[in-house]
Order: sequence, then C-alpha cells, then structure tokens
Amino acid sequence: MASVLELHDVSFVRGGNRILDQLSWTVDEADRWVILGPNGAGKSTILQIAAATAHPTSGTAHVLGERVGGVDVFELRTRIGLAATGLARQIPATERVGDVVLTAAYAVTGRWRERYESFDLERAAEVMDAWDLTGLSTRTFGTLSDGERKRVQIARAVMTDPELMLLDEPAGSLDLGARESLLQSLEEYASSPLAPAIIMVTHHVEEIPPGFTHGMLLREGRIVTAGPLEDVLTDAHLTETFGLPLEIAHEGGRWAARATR
Ligand SMILES: Nc1ncnc2c1ncn2[C@@H]1O[C@H](COP(=O)(O)OP(=O)(O)OP(=O)(O)O)[C@@H](O)[C@H]1O
Repeated sequence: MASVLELHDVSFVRGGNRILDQLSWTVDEADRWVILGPNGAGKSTILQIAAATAHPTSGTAHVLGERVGGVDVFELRTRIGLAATGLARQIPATERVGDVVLTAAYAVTGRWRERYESFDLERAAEVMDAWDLTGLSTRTFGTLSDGERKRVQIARAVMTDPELMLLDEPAGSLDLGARESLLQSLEEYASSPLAPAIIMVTHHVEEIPPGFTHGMLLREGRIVTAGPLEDVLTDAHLTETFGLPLEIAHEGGRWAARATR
C-alpha cells in the first residue's frame, strides 16, 4: 500500500517553543486518521506540515511522495484538500456558494472567469449535491450559518479531487443537529473506496465519524500513541493524553468520553 504521508523524526520549533518533538508517522492511502489532543498539543501544526504550508525545523516530511521543502509546493498543494477555519476567512462574504465550490477547480477564491468547462460545472453540481448544498448555491457565503460554512469548505476541498484530505475541526462549534448531519456526510465520504486518505483534527471523540480507521493521541508535541482506533482509544491512553481520569465508550460505531468519578 502506498503511503501518502511520511514524517521521520520531525521537530518544529517556533519562537523558542518545540511545538513538535521528533515525530515519526506514516499514513497510507486507505487510512482515515483522527488526531486528538489538548489545546496547544500541536495538532494544527501537523496538518500544516501535511498541507506543505509549513516545513519541519528538523527531520523529513514526505507528502504524496514529495519531500516538503524540496519541491515546488504550489504544484504539491493542488493535490491536497484542506478545510480549515483560517482558509474560510479568505473567502469573500459576497461570493455565491456555487462559485466558492466551483472556483476550487482553479485554486482561486472570488469568481474570475466568465466561462468554465462543462466538466467543472457538472463536478461542482455533483459535489454540492453530495454535501447538501444545492439549495444554497445562490446564497452568498457571508449569509451562511457556521454549519453551512463548514460544509461549503469541505465541498470546496472535495471539488479538486485531492489525493490527501485534511480536515481541521470540521465539526467544531456546530450545534447537535448540524454536527450529526455533517458526521453522516463525512461517514459516507470516508466509506467510498474512491475517497482519498483523510486526516482529521478534532477535540472530541464524539466527533469521530464511523468508518475512521486510525487515531493519533498527541500531547505537548509528542505522540502518546498512534495506530488502529480500537487500540488507541482506551481509558488509559486518553487519561495520559488529557491529564485527568477519563473513560471511553464505543457503541454503534461512535465514541463517547467522560471524566471518571
Ligand atoms: N509562531 C509561533 N510561535 C510560538 N509558538 C507558536 C507559534 N505557532 C504556534 N505556536 C504554539 O504551538 C503550540 C501548538 O499549536 P497548534 O495550533 O499546532 O496546537 P493545536 O493542538 O492545534 O491547538 P488547539 O487545539 O488549541 O487548536 C501552541 O502552544 C501554540 O501557542
């Protein structure tokens, strides 16, 4: 099986802080990973390296077979789908939802072409349908709820047909209904054999979609444990990662955690 991401002894230092500390990790093309850990553990920094938007201070990172720092990153980034809150801020509030998704095919925000290929229009319609956005296509991005914006960001990332999909807290700040509905869409997406490798960062085990295969627990820039989800998500591992006694339950494909009394 081909690996889409390979980190070898990766450290990342900023402002004198060792944010990632000698991390080694491999993601294969059929994997669906979730990264969990407390605030400040370094989760988003790992995604930035996987997205080739940050380079390790030491160690090596290969993404889709290319060494980060050693290739034309613009070409590499076109092969990676990234849905993160920071990127949503770059989307003009006045842009129509249909255009936000469509323009991903050209890696721009703000519609700038008068004519698109019919292939792109068809693909955009298909993606909007899969992510329940068809009814919102003429609305402007600025008028959407948080849940709708998250869907648009993911649809935009899916539109480019990436070889690696990176999701930074896709269910963060959503209400119960929006979260559950997004998790269903993510479950469906992740279950397709045509879907790319996925790495999702989240704060809550309740936000892990059924069908995700692997997990990494991160604390203070170091991997506590990483591997198949069932091996990783144990009371002892979560307790060590979050620094208080926790217990975890697994039912119907979903996870739930709480502090023990
Ligand atoms: N440029 C920087 N200079 C100094 N420290 C930084 C810099 N960028 C990030 N950090 C620190 O690195 C640590 C890891 O940040 P990161 O955003 O990767 O964590 P995270 O696990 O995603 O956190 P959260 O769950 O809060 O989003 C944090 O303590 C952050 O303050």
